[in-house]
Amino acid sequence: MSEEGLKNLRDQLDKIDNDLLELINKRMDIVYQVGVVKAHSGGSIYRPEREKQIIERLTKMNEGRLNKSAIEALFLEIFAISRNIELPENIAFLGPEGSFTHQAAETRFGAMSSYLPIGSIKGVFREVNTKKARFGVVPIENSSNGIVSDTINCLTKYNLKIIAEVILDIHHTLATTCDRVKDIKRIYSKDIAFEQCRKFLENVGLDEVEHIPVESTTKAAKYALKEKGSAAICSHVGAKLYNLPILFENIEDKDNNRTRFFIVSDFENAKSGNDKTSILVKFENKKGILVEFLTDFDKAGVNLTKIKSHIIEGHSIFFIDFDGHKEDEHIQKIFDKYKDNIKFLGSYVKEADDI
Ligand SMILES: C=C(O[C@@H]1C=C(C(=O)O)C=C[C@H]1O)C(=O)O
Repeated sequence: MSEEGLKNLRDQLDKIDNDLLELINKRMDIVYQVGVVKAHSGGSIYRPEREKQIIERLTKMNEGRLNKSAIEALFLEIFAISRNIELPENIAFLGPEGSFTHQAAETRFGAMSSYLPIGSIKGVFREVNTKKARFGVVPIENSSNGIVSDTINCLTKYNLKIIAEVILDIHHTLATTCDRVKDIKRIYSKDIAFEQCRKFLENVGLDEVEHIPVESTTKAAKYALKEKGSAAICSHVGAKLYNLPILFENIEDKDNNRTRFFIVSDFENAKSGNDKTSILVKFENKKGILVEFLTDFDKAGVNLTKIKSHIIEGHSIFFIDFDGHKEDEHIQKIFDKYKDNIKFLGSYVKEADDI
């Protein structure tokens, strides 16, 4: 193509960008007005079910080159900026910066929000409970390591609601300043990350070197940068954060290593039409009650997607996910019958059946 042809195409792009900017600013003027209405009514800024509907509508009417993921990526960023224009809100997440939970938070709240890295899951709940942050992001389960007890314990204790789930593919890297594997004498990482990469470590002969568990994979990257002869198993962003060179990517043993995160806040979602509900159930050693309970779900035609038992302060409880919203009639009936046993944790847009 001639120079002139390229210039002509770029001129067309410039014109479109000008129009886009004008349109997006027009959208933000209306978003601002929505913010004013919500400020008067006390309504919540983040409405995941409304965002989901917008993306679904746009995907359906779309006739151009963009696919669903592209539409989603563009609009999730627009929504995040919109919410920031309505009211800038803090998001507390299980830190440190560069953690997988940080990545999960960024997929929902975009690059413009203000993030607070917090050192423990309990700390994240506390920040939201005391209104220092509007949202908290915590891991709930990993496909290799199961449920995260601290999150279940906090969901039991605090009266916050799950307002969204985020499912993230977890990839680990081996990052180090060493040029060769045989120069690596010790590896820093989080205990579960060592487990998730066991086969890889064996295959490259790093199963016998010293493995030092630390609080986070980001800390691991920090230590590995400082100490000669050491490496870190950490996330891509963690390595980047400390400019630590990556020697191997995607070193996890299973290629479907996924983590599910919850976003918690102090409000409840309206129905989206594609919802999941989470509850905790406690039965005081009454014989046969679990079977009766599950039979009632079955009779009501509710599809259970997860049931996990968990021990808390010596008592056995169940963490249960099922399809539907708290306000669905058939679910209301079960909630009424078992109101003394159920703690409602939240109804939210369903991202996947399971991880
Ligand atoms: C503008 C609103 O607030 C937020 C931003 C949205 C948007 O940018 O379209 C949609 C839902 C909310 O998370 C709204 O509730 O309509």
